[in-house]
Amino acid sequence: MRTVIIGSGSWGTALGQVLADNQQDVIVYGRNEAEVSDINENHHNTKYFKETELNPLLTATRDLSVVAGADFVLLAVPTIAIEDMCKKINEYLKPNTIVINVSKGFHPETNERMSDVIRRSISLEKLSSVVSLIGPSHAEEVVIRQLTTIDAISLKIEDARKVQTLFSNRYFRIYTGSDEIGSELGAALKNVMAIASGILSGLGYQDNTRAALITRGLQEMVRYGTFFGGQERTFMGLTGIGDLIVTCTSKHSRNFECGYQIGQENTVENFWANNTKTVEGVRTAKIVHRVAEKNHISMPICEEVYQILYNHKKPDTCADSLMLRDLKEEFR
Ligand SMILES: NC(=O)c1ccc[n+]([C@@H]2O[C@H](COP(=O)([O-])OP(=O)(O)OC[C@H]3O[C@@H](n4cnc5c(N)ncnc54)[C@H](O)[C@@H]3O)[C@@H](O)[C@H]2O)c1
Ligand SMILES: O=P(O)(O)OC[C@H](O)CO
Repeated sequence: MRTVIIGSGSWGTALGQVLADNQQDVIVYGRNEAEVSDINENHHNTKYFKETELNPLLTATRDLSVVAGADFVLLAVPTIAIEDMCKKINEYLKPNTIVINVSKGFHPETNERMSDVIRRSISLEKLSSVVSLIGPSHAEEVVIRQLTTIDAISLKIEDARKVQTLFSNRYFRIYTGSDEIGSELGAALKNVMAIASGILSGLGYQDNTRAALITRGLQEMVRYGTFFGGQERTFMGLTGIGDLIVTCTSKHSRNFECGYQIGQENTVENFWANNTKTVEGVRTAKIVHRVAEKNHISMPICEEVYQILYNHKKPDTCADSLMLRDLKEEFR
């Protein structure tokens, strides 16, 4: 069974190494010459992992036609690039390919979840199903083989099981599920909460505040996710509370880091001027604001993050906005 990973960034490389460790037939496609040659020639991906030695069985290419003949194609590019990438690979795919999504967020214009974007952009006969491989997992830790558990979620459960078998090993354990809506919404929304968590740390708030943020953030995720048909219990699992904890508390999280900078500087200006990293929660905050407003879903923490990012609200005024709002709203 052959797997092609699209994207030679941090997550594509780390997941490629999991498969190389499993002695699977795997290759990474990257558009970036430096990342591709670093993997092939030095067994490093220095830009993301500094000196970490990669499994020498992992190779990379800049030739997209490598997708031809793959049984599994894993898309490890940011959410904004998913539709375009699906359209590009479509001509090469063989019938019944399992496409694995690892991106956490929404289509920037249509607000669709990633599985819906992929199904819309790839020809029906070429797609067996979409499997979302998501959960609490920083690439920086997977690449050094820290024990990690994540979910393989698909509407076609036998495909989720195939992905589970492909990736599972002694340091990477995969659970399966079929609640695509709940899982993908949890994984997307936790990025906004991680920005909020970074902001509060940057402002100097400590553990009580983070516990409040994680707990109340989870309530918002459940409210939003169940409104769109996700199951409440999914949010108690790896793609909900699991991913929320790891992203709201980790120095590896780019969403947390983004928030931390904004909190410390008490302004969003420098972040907008200088950021070059993949910080999915920034776009997600905008989409959640748009969708929640339209559907009257109460999302107070997400709304503060949106106001800071897009309306230049001062971060140090947000605590009062949240803590002093009408208590009658708090029924649980
Ligand atoms: N890094 C992690 O720990 C991690 C863990 C779980 C999920 N994810 C998710 O994986 C997705 C990818 O993130 P990442 O962390 O690998 O990002 P990254 O910034 O480390 O790498 C992204 C890669 O995609 C490539 N890319 C960007 N735009 C592209 C385009 N338009 N066409 C082709 N290639 C393009 C870049 O060159 C780079 O190689 C995100 O949605 C992220 O939320 C990341
Ligand atoms: O670095 P972040 O904030 O994109 O988080 C990476 C993963 O989603 C953590 O599970």
